[in-house]
This record gives sequence, C-alpha cells and structure tokens, in this order.
Amino acid sequence: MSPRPEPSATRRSVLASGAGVAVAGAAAGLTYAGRPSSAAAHQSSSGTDATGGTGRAADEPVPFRGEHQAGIVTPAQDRMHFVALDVVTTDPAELSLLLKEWTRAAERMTYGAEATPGGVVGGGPHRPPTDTGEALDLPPSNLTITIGYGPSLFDGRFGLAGRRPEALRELPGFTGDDLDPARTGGDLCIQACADDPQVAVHAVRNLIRIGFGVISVRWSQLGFGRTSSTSTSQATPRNLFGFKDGTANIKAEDGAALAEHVWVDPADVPGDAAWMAGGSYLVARRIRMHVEVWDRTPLQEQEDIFGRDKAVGASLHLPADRRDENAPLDFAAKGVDGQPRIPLTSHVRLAHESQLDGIRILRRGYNFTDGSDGSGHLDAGLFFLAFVRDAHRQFVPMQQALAKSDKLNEYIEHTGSALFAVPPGLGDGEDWGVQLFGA
Ligand SMILES: C=CC1=C(C)c2cc3[nH]c(cc4nc(cc5[nH]c(cc1n2)c(C)c5CCC(=O)O)C(CCC(=O)O)=C4C)c(C)c3C=C
Ligand SMILES: [Fe+2]
Repeated sequence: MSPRPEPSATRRSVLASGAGVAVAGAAAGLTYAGRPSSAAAHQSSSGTDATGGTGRAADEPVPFRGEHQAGIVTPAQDRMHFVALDVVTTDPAELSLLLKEWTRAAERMTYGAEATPGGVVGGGPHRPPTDTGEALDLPPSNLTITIGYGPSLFDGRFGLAGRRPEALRELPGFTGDDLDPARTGGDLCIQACADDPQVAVHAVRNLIRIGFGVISVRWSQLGFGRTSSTSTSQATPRNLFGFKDGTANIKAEDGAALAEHVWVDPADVPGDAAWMAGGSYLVARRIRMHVEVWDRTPLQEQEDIFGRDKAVGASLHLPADRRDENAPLDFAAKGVDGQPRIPLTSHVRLAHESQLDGIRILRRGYNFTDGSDGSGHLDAGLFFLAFVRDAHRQFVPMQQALAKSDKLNEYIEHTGSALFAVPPGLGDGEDWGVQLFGA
C-alpha cells in the first residue's frame, strides 16, 4: 500500500477553520490513501481538464459554509446522488436535532473526514461503526451536500406551517406528464455531487444512516455526466441525445442574473418566511429519453428539434463555416424556403427568455441510465435539476410552453417530479435545525 499523503496546506487551513465541527478529531482522521478520484485520474467526460473544469484539486474541499449553499453555482461535478426523504417522526425536536447532526456530518464529509470522528473503526469491535467506511481513503472530490425542504414538510406536523414561504406550493400537472408516485415529492431532499461517485453515495448513505427512525427514503436517483455547465470555466457537456447541453445556462460569474433569477430576495419572503432569503427553489424532474427512437431519427431532424447543430452546439441560423457555440440565437433568420432557421417548435426557441417575458433558470442536471425497462429499451434520460427564485413564476410557465409545443416531446417523458425550498448557506456556528425552526 502506498504511503498516505498529508492533507494539503489549504485543506489543513480549511479544516482548522472548520467552524463548529470537531476540528481536532476531524483533522486527526483526515488522511486518505492517495487513491485518486475518477476526476483527478482521468480527463472527465464533461470537463476540460483533470479538475473537471472546477479549477480545484481533488483534495481541495469546496467550502461548506457561505452566503448560499454549495452545490448550486459550484461548478457542476461529474456525479450526483439525489435522495428525497419523508419524515417519519411526529416530534419537531427530533427533526431539529437530526438537522443539527446532518450539518455536522455534512460539513465533515465535505472536507473528506468521516461522518463522525473515528466513525469507521474508532467505536471499537462491539458497536456498529458510525461511518460506513467506503470513502475512508478518498479525497473530498469536490463533494457538495445541498439540502432542501418540500411543501409537505410545512403541513402542520412540525409547527412549521407559518414558516412556509408562499412560493413553496406543489407544482401543477403538465400536459404529457407520466409521473410515477414512487418517484415524486418528498418532505426533504439531499443533493450530493462529487467527482467520484463513491464519495457522493457515501455522503447520502451516511446522512440516511444518521436519520434512522426520523426519516425514510422516498426515492433516489444516481446521475453521471453533468448536463450543464454552471461556470464559464467549464466546457459544455453532452446529454444522452448527443447534443451540447448548458450553453445558454446562467453561469456562476453572472452575479446580476443570479440575483434576478436564482436567489430568493428578502422582499420575496416577508415575516416568518424570512429564513429563506438568500435561498433558492429546486425543481427536480426525472425525464426519460427514448434513446432508441432518437437513434433512428435523421441528423437534420434532430438539429431542428433542438434548434442548434449537433457538432458545435451553434445556432442553426449560422452557416456551416461560421459555427460558434456562444453566438446569440437569431430567431428572425429565415432559410431559402422562407421558414425560420430555428423552427417555431424547437426546444431553444420555446425555452428562450425572449419568448417567456425574460424568464431564465439555472440548470444543473445529470444523465442517468437505470438499467432497462423489460421491453428491450434502456431506462435512460436526464435528471433535470433547476434552481430558481420562484418555480411558479419561472419553471411553470417555461414547462407549460414546452409541454404544449416542443418537438422534443415525441422523444421524452417526465416520469418524476419534486419541488424543494433550498435554504441559504450557513454562517459560522449555525446549523440547519436552528435555521429552519428559528430556535
Ligand atoms: C422547463 C425547462 C426545461 C426542461 C424540462 C428541459 C428539458 C430538456 N432539455 C434538453 C436539452 C437541451 N436544452 C437546451 C436548452 C435549454 N433548455 C431549457 C429548459 C428546459 N429544458 C432552457 C431554458 C434552455 C436554454 C434556452 C436558451 O436560452 O437558449 C439545449 C441547448 C443548449 C443549451 O443552451 O443548453 C439542449 C440540447 C433535454 C434533452 C431535455 C429533456 C430530456
Ligand atoms: Fe432544455
């Protein structure tokens, strides 16, 4: 076995200032065997370099605390484990305590530490370990853990009804929805993203373990290959239809767009809902993509469906020798047949802010394949995740427009759905329990 490297100087200093965690215990257990994460070892499928375009080495943690939760504008990592949970206790104190314990464990795991100090073997031979162990030798791998609360959490069971933000209402149904109740809704959600799938799965698994008797898993989703860039430092990845996805996304560097379209403004959440200021709303849609049908569709038709070309991701109005992914879409341009070069039923036209009174969203989805459906077809698609300031003013009208006219609908099916309020980031010494319950 190769010798264990010391944590980098930066990582040590982050740990030393690791606000609220058992820093000494964490630091003591914070070495790893030097096995590189998948992103550090290889050029990633979606990044531009060995850091997956994040600009951060595998052993350099993403800060857990800050104005906003990590995992929203953090450059999208390669892998995701998402879980929706139901609360099974009726005792608000138990839920609040769990949120406090989750804060501690999530912060530790973000830094590459065990979920609890000495959790893997430190409890001795006679007790079950309090960390499941599969990430013991791995670096943080850009792990982010993002928490959210569903509308049902505010139904009165926990005395939270008065603290429900007005915008946290169930999404309406959309034309063409084929939602599976077993993949829909949830009192809580955890989004864990990392450049190593084992690190993301370890994080979710250990938070579930800590919540035994308080929460139960409602549904979960694994994702690979991000389908969006959330930073200008990242190359645009491709979805399972082979098209570049994320080109016109809101990027972390665009502070004005984030303030307008992503972060909840204090004026949006007056009174007892003020705890959500600086937060965001997360829309999750499991969208199955019928890849076998798509793969029998001619290239020109595929490009007309999206309104961009397949090779470069450029607007269809540009001639082949002047294709530029980042050139603006020209919806007025016509072809020799007099028809719009970007068809009226194309995905990018219908989803573009110019057609939707200036509405924009931040997309952060992942590809998925969940085996096959028993009829010889892959159960594959896009786990669509979007962060918005108000889902009912942004996602709903956008999805209504797409559900009505998008040519892409012949190839996709929405099979799961959920909405969550994602609270703002935590300051030093704060925890998710006090933030939600107010005491
Ligand atoms: C309700 C919002 C959206 C859903 C649902 C959605 C599903 C979906 N999208 C793709 C692939 C692409 N989408 C692209 C652009 C794009 N999509 C949305 C919104 C939803 N997509 C927006 C707001 C945009 C940007 C529009 C613009 O301003 O130009 C693209 C083009 C490249 C890009 O800009 O990202 C692709 C490709 C799939 C496959 C899919 C469901 C499975
Ligand atoms: Fe899209």
